[in-house]
Amino acid sequence: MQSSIDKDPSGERPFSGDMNGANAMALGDADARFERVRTQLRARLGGEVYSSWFGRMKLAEASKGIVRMSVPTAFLRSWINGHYLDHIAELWKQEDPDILRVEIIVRTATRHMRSATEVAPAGKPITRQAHTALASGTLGVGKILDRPSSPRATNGGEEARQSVLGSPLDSRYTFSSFIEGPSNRVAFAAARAVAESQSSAVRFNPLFLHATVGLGKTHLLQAIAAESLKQNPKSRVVYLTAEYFMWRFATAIRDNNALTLKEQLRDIDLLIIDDMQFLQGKSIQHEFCHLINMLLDSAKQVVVAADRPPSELESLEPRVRSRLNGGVALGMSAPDFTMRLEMLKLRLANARADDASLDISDEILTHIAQAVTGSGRELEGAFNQILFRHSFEPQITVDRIDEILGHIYRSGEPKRVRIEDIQRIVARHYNVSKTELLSNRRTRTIVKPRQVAMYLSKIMTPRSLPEIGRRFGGRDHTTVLHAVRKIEGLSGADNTLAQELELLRRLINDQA
Ligand SMILES: Nc1ncnc2c1ncn2[C@@H]1O[C@H](COP(=O)(O)OP(=O)(O)OP(=O)(O)O)[C@@H](O)[C@H]1O
Repeated sequence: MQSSIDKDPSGERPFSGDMNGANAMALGDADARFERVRTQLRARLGGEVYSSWFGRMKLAEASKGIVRMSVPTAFLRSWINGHYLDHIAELWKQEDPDILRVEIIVRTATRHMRSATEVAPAGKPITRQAHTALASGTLGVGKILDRPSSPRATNGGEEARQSVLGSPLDSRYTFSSFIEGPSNRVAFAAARAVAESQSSAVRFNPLFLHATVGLGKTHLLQAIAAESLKQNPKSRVVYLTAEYFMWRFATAIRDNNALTLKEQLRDIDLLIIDDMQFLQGKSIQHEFCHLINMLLDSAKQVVVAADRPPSELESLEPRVRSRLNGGVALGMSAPDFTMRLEMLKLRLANARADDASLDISDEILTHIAQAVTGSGRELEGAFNQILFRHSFEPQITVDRIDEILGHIYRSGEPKRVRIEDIQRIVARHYNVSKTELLSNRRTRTIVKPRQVAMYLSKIMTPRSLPEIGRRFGGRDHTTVLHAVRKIEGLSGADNTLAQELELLRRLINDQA
């Protein structure tokens, strides 16, 4: 069968970069694998679903552990990312365990994207053009897969090969899409330095970043992971939330697998832990302390983020705190007006990459940047609301903006509902433990509270689906989406559930 890449009308080169490099898949190989992946997808999903979503999918690139498939529209990309990326990643991983990342890209944008990244010298700030293209998500939502990079990991056999140590990265979170300014300049510089000098001298170790909510900690941590992998695709980078770390250990201990997990973690080059404030439990903290001691002793980089500096993390054991204090702790604060305006401009440029007709004036952006003075997340929320309104009110005025965003202005520091409070209150209401809520158990008594908690997290907090998934034991965003839809559907037909949800909302709001 002739390869779809040979027929690609976009004229993309089918394979990028070093076709002769050790990591490049041979042309015929990749082609045959892509065909097998497609055949299996069709078998799993049925011919009708397959042809609706995948009929026009083509293999665009397969090299350096990355597989990129292209589709003709942004909508198709986002639908596939939201619903099928896990399936596709799993099938590719079966074909080749060395694959690190599977991405869906939009065909027309690809050439621009690739040239933009290729011209950027390693380690230098990249062009504005690349900035926009990267942040617009033209790379698609990627799926980072565990890679058996060392003999130790593969010696563990099939199970070690298949395990996924880290949480998936959000491809929008890069250094180039991060707006730097007085409130985060030092943290940003340290993050870049760590990502770029990972293999050589380790200067900031551990690097500890702290800031209150929505100020870009996760963004920066994931940018470190992405940049390190870009600079050295062979390096073994693991990004985890503290809760996911706890869950992995708890599960491994339960399944008598703790040794294997420790062996796998020992092999990594860069460990990144987000939301450190949620690391709980004496034995887990003991394991964590042991792990970072070992990594630091072997000059491996550790990066940690939390909502406060190490000395204020009272739930942590003194020795963990002291180990975290032993490196560099850097805070970030709220963005100033110039940074806020730049963030909005970048978001508009990204949105315009999908819809070139989008036209929101500088006057409106300036007005939002003056009025919404909180975190990057609030700004993102405000921008998304304006974007949504703009689709049916193209001539939107500044007065109208005030009406739409009034609740954000009025609330000043908006009442903040935390996912942890939702989990706690829902767990208590249904008489299950929080650990059970985050576990993999699938009994009805646990699944319902878990889905309710995910649903409430989506409607009561500004968190994205991947963020919610991370806080629910490292689940994928499609699982969260499924839970949200399920509870939405059920509550429409089941009055008791609707009342239960209303009660929980009130309880949670009272505690916020
Ligand atoms: N300096 C920045 N430049 C660009 N985007 C930013 C910046 N700061 C925050 N954002 C954006 O704001 C949103 C929230 O940021 P992020 O999730 O990284 O915050 P956080 O500090 O991890 O919050 P939390 O503690 O609540 O998890 C993201 O969409 C992020 O891209």
